[in-house]
Amino acid sequence: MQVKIIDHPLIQHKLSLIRDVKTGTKEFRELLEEVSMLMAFEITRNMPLEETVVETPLTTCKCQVLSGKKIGVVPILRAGLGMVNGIVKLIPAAKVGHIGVYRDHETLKPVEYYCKLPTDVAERELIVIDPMLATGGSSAAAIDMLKARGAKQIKLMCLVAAPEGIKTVNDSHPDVEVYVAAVDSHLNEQGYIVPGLGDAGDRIFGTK
Ligand SMILES: O=P(O)(O)OC[C@H]1O[C@H](OP(=O)(O)OP(=O)(O)O)[C@H](O)[C@@H]1O
Ligand SMILES: O=c1cc[nH]c(=O)[nH]1
Ligand SMILES: [Mg+2]
Repeated sequence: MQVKIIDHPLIQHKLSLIRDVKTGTKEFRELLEEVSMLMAFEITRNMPLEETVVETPLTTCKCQVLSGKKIGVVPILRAGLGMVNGIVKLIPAAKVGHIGVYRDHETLKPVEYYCKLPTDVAERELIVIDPMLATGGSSAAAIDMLKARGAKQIKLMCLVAAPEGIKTVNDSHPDVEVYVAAVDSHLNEQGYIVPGLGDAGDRIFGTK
C-alpha cells in the first residue's frame, strides 16, 4: 500500500474534532479548511526553488523563490470544495479545476457529471482533493478524467482513507502519490469509512 500519512499533531488534533458527531457545519468547514492548508504545506515541501536577488532596506541578498512550477488544484465535487480555500490561500497562483463525480448509493460506483479544467492542464502539477477515499472509485475515475485530458503529474490528497480506497488508486494509477491524514479500519456495508466522519458532503453543506 503506497500512501503518505501526514500525521502532524495539529492535523491529528483537528481531525479528531472533525470526526466528532457533535461538530456542526460551521466548525466542520473551518476545520477542514485549516487541515487542508496544513496538509498542502507538507505536500509542497519539495517544490523547486530558484535563486533571486532581493533588495532589503539595508543591502541586497541572494534569496530563494518558487521556480514557477504551475500548480492546479482539482476538487472532486461536492465535498472536495471544502478543501480548496485552505490550499489556494497557501498557493494563490494555483488554478482550480472542477470534477463532478458522485457515488451511486446502490452500486457504490462513481457517476461522472462535470469537468472544467485549466486549459494548460498537461503542464501543471495537479493536486486532486477529496476528504474521503472510500472504495476509491470516485478518485480513480477523477484521475482517469484528468489523464484523458492530458494531465501527467497528479497527486491525490484526502483527509480520511479506507485501505480499500488506497489499493484501488494504487492499482489503477501507480504513478499517483496518495497523501492522507489517516487510514481508517474498513468500509461498512453501505460503503462508509469506519470510524470515518460520516458523509463529508452533507456535513460541509448541511444536507442529508
Ligand atoms: O471512494 P468512493 O467509494 O468513491 O467514495 C468517496 C466519495 O464519496 C463522497 O462523495 P459523494 O458521492 O457523497 O458525493 P458528494 O460529495 O456530492 O456528497 C466523497 O466525497 C468521495 O467523492
Ligand atoms: O465514509 C464516507 C464514504 C464515502 N463518502 C463519504 O462522504 N463518507
Ligand atoms: Mg456525499
